[in-house]
Amino acid sequence: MLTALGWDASLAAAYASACSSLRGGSSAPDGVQLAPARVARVDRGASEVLTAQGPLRVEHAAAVLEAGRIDPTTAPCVGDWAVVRGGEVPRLVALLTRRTAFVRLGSAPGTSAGQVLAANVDVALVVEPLDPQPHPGRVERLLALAWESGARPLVVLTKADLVPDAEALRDEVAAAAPGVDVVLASSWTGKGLDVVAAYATPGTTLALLGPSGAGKSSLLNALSGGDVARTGATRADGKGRHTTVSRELVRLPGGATLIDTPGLRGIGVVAGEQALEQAFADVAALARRCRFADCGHGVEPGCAVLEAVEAGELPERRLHSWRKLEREARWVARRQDARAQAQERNRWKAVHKEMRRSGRARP
Ligand SMILES: Nc1nc2c(ncn2[C@@H]2O[C@H](COP(=O)(O)OP(=O)(O)OP(=O)(O)O)[C@@H](O)[C@H]2O)c(=O)[nH]1
Ligand SMILES: [Zn+2]
Repeated sequence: MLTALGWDASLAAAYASACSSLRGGSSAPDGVQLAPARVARVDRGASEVLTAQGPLRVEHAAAVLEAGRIDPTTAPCVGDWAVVRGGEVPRLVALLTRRTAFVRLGSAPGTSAGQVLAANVDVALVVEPLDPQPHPGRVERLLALAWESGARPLVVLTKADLVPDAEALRDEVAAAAPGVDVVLASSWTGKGLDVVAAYATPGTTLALLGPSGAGKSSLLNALSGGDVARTGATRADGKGRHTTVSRELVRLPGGATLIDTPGLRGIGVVAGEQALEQAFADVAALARRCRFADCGHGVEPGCAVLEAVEAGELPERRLHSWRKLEREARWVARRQDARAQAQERNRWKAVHKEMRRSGRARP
């Protein structure tokens, strides 16, 4: 059961070391039962997790809550692997290090450090509808986010049954997705679902990204054979009642796991420079051939990027899209710098205050 959720030897090792440090502390003395679990859904201060024994509702331990208050990115999120402690009220006592993460940054300067929307995603399904028409710019943005998270992207063009020129549209989108498979799919006819299923190997975690109406729910249903187990866990308060919750992490029949969480659906995360290098690998390769290393691809002579646009090899739209995302990335980097500096200042303020305090206290 845990293996189907993606459990493997390296997670087992991380789990073992987390357990020994918990036992070293007071969180779980010998004899108290600890178990690994995967977070399927988070409610304020509690989670529904999947354990080897099945679903379980757990409260977040005080230390987990406190860490989340100081740094929201450490708060449990769907997809996390966790250590849970048994007992009358089962608790989530620690998280294992994330392999990948979709992080939403604080939306305004001075706000908190952000929030993790989904963790440990291996494959990001960028879902874009062919009807009314696909937007390459939107696909580019989501691809950048996927690369940023550490997951491998796959573009799924849905509603292929509705358009006569699906192949041509696919080529257009593929030009915006270097190094990424772009598959024509229909949840109605089943077209392309085999390609998606080939990515959904046992133990793999997939996630759905894409705008409202793109066909994400339909795709999820088609992949799961319309048989998504969304029944909830037995309540931890002992009432034994089955609550029906909409679980955001579901198991697919082939042995993969799929994350579909509202936060990811309408994602407004900004990608960093490195992710943009991947999402715009073709533009980056051209830019390396410009005559000047610091070419702004505007008015400089010998600009390989502009030459490619003029030759019709690079869509101008794609150059604009790249510029826009680059500007955003720089803006975020500056803001993070400012935030880091502010934190450093606060840290020193605290140190000085402490020095003054202990100075006064001295006889
Ligand atoms: N013809 C056709 N219609 C589809 C297909 N997939 C989805 N639809 C329709 O497109 C509409 C939106 O599909 P959903 O699966 O609800 O889209 P979603 O991405 O989950 O949308 P949100 O829940 O708003 O994020 C629905 O009316 C579906 O019936 C498809 O492959 N072919
Ligand atoms: Zn240039």
